[in-house]
Amino acid sequence: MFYDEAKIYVRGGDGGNGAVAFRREKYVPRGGPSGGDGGRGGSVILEADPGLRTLVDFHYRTHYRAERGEHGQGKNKHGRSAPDLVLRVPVGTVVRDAETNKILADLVYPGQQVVVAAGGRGGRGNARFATPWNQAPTFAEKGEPGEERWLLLELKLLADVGLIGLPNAGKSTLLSRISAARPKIADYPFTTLTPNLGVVRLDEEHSFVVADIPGLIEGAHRGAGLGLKFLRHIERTRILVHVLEVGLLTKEEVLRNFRIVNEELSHYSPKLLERPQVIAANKIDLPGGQENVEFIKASLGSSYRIFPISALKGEGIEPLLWYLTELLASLPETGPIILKDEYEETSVIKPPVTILRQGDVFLVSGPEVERRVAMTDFNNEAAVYRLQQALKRLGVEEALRRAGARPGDTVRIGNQEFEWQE
Ligand SMILES: Nc1nc2c(ncn2[C@@H]2O[C@H](COP(=O)(O)OP(=O)(O)OP(=O)(O)O)[C@@H](O)[C@H]2O)c(=O)[nH]1
Ligand SMILES: [Mg+2]
Repeated sequence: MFYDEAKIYVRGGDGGNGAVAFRREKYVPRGGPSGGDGGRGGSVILEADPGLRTLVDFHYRTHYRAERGEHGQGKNKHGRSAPDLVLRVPVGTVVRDAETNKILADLVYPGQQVVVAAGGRGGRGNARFATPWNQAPTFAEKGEPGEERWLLLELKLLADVGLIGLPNAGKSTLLSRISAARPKIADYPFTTLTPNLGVVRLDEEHSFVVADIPGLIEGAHRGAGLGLKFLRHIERTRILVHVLEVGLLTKEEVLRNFRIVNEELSHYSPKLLERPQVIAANKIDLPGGQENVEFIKASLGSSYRIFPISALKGEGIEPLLWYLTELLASLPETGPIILKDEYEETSVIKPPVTILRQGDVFLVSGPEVERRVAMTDFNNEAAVYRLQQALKRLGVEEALRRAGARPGDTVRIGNQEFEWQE
């Protein structure tokens, strides 16, 4: 099942208590204080895992607690700190505090982590409180409690281009025509119920990722049809392709349909309206198609690029794809749009610079890499392909450097970690 939301409770482990104890030795009747410190509680950490596709696991289990630290003991024995509890989430998961709704982290890099509930510090034992004035303190600190909070997890897929349009417009047909994806296609509305991703490969150098989502209808912002929630999966895309049916419809209907979809987009987020939007006028093979194309060119052509296509017959597709490639390359920023507002409450841990070996190919990822090269999402064919190209071009050392690594950094190759020395 595809689940793209979850609400979970996380709690860090409490710190262990410090101990109150005194040395007992044979000929020393009153030894000094010897209570050890308590251990630190485990933290709950979320980690982006490229092997995961949905948040389904968090529907079966909603409560996660890290273990507590051990208490300190006599003879200055410190309690053991508890291990962290690492929960894996899909790449593209936005983490919010459920109470404040603030974004704590947007986990877009494989291996990226965020501490969502820190474990409590261990309490100090009485040995730490001895002073010349009080050589036998009879008190110790209690461990601090672990942090706790409710989190909202929301998966927002990573793609370059998002397909929007009314149900039945031919979005899935287009995706299956331009990529290896095989979404369900049928002659009734709401065939697509969960998003599909496909990789478009134009040639060795050019590829991009397309997201196909369920159709929108008038009133979707009030919950009509499947509502607007699937728009979250095109929030990170840089370009929208509006699949607009032109066959077997009147001019007025075509124009009205175009407006309805944009109206719904604006209800979701006005930002989506600012994205470059390209019109794929679809089903030109059907009666009325060509005439309607001329009509929308006249009425919308000054604001939008319009490509007449037949997704079914495969007509007019190439020019659209090349245009999208050029448009993507011309945009100032590349790669996924990262969502953030407040990061200060939690600590986001950047992934270590990672090189993964797949056969003879090395893949590099890291926070500072040109973003396009940064996504080592193995399920994301396009990202893998880009990395392969970049590595061929740059060589491993240069790629490491671009990934933000410095000599002396810890580097991972496959499962092994080592220090990078020049
Ligand atoms: N004649 C013709 N039919 C098409 C064309 N493109 C799609 N269709 C048909 O239109 C119907 C709907 O296609 P889909 O690709 O499922 O449409 P969709 O936009 O993904 O629909 P939802 O998933 O319901 O939002 C199917 O019967 C397709 O065969 C086209 O270019 N010409
Ligand atoms: Mg569909």
